[in-house]
Amino acid sequence: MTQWYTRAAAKGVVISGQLWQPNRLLRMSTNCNNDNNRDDLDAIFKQKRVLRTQVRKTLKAIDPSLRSQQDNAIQDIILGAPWFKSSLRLCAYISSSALREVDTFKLLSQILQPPPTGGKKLYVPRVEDKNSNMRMLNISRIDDLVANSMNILEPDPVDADGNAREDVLQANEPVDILLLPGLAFDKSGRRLGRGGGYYDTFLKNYQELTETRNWKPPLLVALSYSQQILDDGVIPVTSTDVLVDALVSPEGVIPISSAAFNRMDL
Ligand SMILES: Nc1nc2c(c(=O)[nH]1)N(C=O)[C@@H](CNc1ccc(C(=O)N[C@@H](CCC(=O)O)C(=O)O)cc1)CN2
Ligand SMILES: Nc1ncnc2c1ncn2[C@@H]1O[C@H](COP(=O)(O)OP(=O)(O)OP(=O)(O)O)[C@@H](O)[C@H]1O
Repeated sequence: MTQWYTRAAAKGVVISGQLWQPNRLLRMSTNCNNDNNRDDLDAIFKQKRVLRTQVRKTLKAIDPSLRSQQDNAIQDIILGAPWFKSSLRLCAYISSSALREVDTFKLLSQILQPPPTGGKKLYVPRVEDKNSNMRMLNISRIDDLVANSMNILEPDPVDADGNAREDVLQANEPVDILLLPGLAFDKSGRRLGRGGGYYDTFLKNYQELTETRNWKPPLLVALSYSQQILDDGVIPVTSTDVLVDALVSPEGVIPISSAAFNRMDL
């Protein structure tokens, strides 16, 4: 299978002092390790690194009180949304303030409340190794989390009773929603991650599971400060980058896919 990727939006975009001309198409095989595409891929990964540095700078420059207002606005939008209220099982990230990620603690604490306020089943990331392997494990308390080597809170593989935590890839029921972190997004669903490939790899595996089981795919909802939403064409993508269904920013929900329009009641 072959896919086509535009290198830039309608207007030329200057990244790293180089003009990415509009309407130039980059032909890529879905096999990213194909020798013929190595140079193209290296160029894309370089552009991603440059963009990550720029976005990290932008995030650092946001006034902490304005960031905290955005954190509250984003979480309140989600907490009040029918698609969130009706969800039974979710995957969510444990936000890191050092990484200036949109806060998720208000969401997590509500999800973990007993019913009717909460009562949802929650799975959170645990990095297993440096080869892009991340599992989503079930937790029932915030206290189930411990800081890893990157100073991000994550669950131990076993709970306090010594029982293995349920891995969402082994679960018998599908998750309804995945709340995703990221460095930058656009209104076409492109997402720039932190470069580990953890989410893209996990999302690919979860997509395969939903297809095998004939489950409805979960809504992929990314949480984004206003400053992280970039113009279309600025975020470089490869064939392994998974598009999100919707963004939630302080301005509201931005539905992108038809699944988002159908399921988010907008
Ligand atoms: N809260 C949260 N949990 C997550 C992720 C995430 O992005 N956010 N991940 C998503 O993959 C996985 C962990 N991957 C990570 C990848 C990089 C960094 C990090 O600290 N990056 C630094 C730069 C480090 C460097 O360049 O050497 C940074 O982005 O500033 C953290 C987590 C799983 N858990
Ligand atoms: N489905 C996949 N299977 C194997 N490797 C993958 C997959 N998806 C991405 N990768 C690899 O992970 C590495 C990082 O990819 P990329 O820079 O796109 O990560 P990212 O999208 O920023 O990170 P993340 O997905 O963790 O948010 C690349 O080497 C990429 O080839």
